[in-house]
Amino acid sequence: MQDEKNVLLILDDGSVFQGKSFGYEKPVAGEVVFNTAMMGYPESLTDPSYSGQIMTLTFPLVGNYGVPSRSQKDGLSTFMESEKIHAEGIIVSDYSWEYSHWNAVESLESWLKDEKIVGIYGIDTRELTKQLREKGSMKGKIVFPESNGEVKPENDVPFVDPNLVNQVERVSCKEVITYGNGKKKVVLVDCGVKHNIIRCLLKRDVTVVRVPWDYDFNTLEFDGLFISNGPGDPNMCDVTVANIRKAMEGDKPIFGICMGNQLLSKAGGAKIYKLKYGHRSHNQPVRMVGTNRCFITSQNHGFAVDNATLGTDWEPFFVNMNDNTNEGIKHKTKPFFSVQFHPEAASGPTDTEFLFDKFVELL
Ligand SMILES: NC(=O)CC[C@H](N)C(=O)O
Repeated sequence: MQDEKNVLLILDDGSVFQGKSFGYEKPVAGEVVFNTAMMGYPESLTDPSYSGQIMTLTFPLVGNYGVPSRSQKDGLSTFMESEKIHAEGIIVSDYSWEYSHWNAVESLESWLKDEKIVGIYGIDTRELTKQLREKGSMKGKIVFPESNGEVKPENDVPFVDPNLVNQVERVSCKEVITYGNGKKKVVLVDCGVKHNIIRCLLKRDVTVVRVPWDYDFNTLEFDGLFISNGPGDPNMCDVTVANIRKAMEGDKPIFGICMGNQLLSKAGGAKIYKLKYGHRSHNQPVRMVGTNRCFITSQNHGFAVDNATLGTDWEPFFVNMNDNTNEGIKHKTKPFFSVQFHPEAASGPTDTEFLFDKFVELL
């Protein structure tokens, strides 16, 4: 708190925001996105789907409940969504230098510094979010100026578009990992899986075999296939799509979440497009198609499935009630389905966790 440095957040369109640093001090670039959830910064920062992105939190006061332990048990984080922070940086309006929570073991500041992740505060996040909503998610960078405002080359970085890099390859596991010893075996294709997805499956008496994103899982014996969430552009994952397409020749149940929805849709012939500024929050309303049942869901995605391009064997499963975009698909005759939102929550509402029951019942 004593010697926090001045920072500049510069967007690709030339806008500049001035703030202060409270995390690690290094220049960083990425896609600037906003999340309107009121809490959940430990889970969001460790969600691998934020790889390549600088996360703006619209809730104005951040850090007041600290950060839980980074401990792990049986290969899974106890409280986090992966082993480390994946977001490139975090932007907040007001940082709370004090924290208090039964589960907190350190401050957000000390965690960011330890993991060498940039955190900035004092930014008008309301104005920043307005700009991102009007112009769309944008490339941006956080740089450290001298007292005269000049930025030395060593404190600057070029803009980068993380969607041009295979982010899934960066975050996926590198070898096969098995969890639990439940009755049924699920192969989980790890495009950047959140640990709560694995916890939700293990809770239902399933053995989870987690495989890398490009692993030829059709060579394995399994009862069901799960395709995880993950960062970046789904069009980078053609290998995974080809493997899913092969699995679709059979009848074993398939369930996908977020990136999993996009990859299953692609395997079924649909097209994916980029949303203007995405859905990142805890209160996205979705309707189950063919019913009046609505659910409040946790979401974090920038791309979406184009409903108009769904193959004839497929139909929309859920739609977003704010903008009518696709929130899931299901096969008309086979036990294949996926959702764009996060039924595993962590953080966010658990209203749609029943989808894990549905999948495990089908196994
Ligand atoms: N959470 C996710 O799986 C996100 C999927 C994809 N990277 C998107 O932004 O749309």
